[in-house]
Amino acid sequence: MGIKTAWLDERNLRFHSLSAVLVICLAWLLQVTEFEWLWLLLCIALVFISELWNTVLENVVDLITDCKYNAYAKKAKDVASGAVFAAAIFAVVSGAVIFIPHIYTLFW
Ligand SMILES: Nc1ncnc2c1ncn2[C@@H]1O[C@H](COP(=O)(O)OP(=O)(O)OP(=O)(O)O)[C@@H](O)[C@H]1O
Repeated sequence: MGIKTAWLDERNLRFHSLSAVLVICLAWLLQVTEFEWLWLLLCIALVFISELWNTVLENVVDLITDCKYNAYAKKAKDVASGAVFAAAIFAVVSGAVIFIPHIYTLFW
């Protein structure tokens, strides 16, 4: 299956999957609301899907260029990894907005 292939080949995908597991554990421990669960799951899906599309693009570019230097290949790969980065930043900010108030009420 494609997801298994990407999981085995892509270190970043494994890192994001581990982060997703940690986020789910933290959400469960802090007993976030139903709406917050949906938002967190949306963020996880967004990062995961953008990482899969990044992998698709990397492989297609390598196929076309035969791994030889090409300025368009560089641009395409850089923009695709920029999309993953943007999704990850969105997820981190969303996580902070959701988790910080829960952690605050836990200690104060
Ligand atoms: N054919 C190419 N021509 C020019 N530059 C390239 C080419 N292939 C890769 N690059 C440059 O090298 C960088 C790393 O490319 P690579 O294919 O190794 O991705 P990666 O490090 O596996 O990315 P990720 O960590 O997201 O999986 C790209 O972002 C791009 O700037």
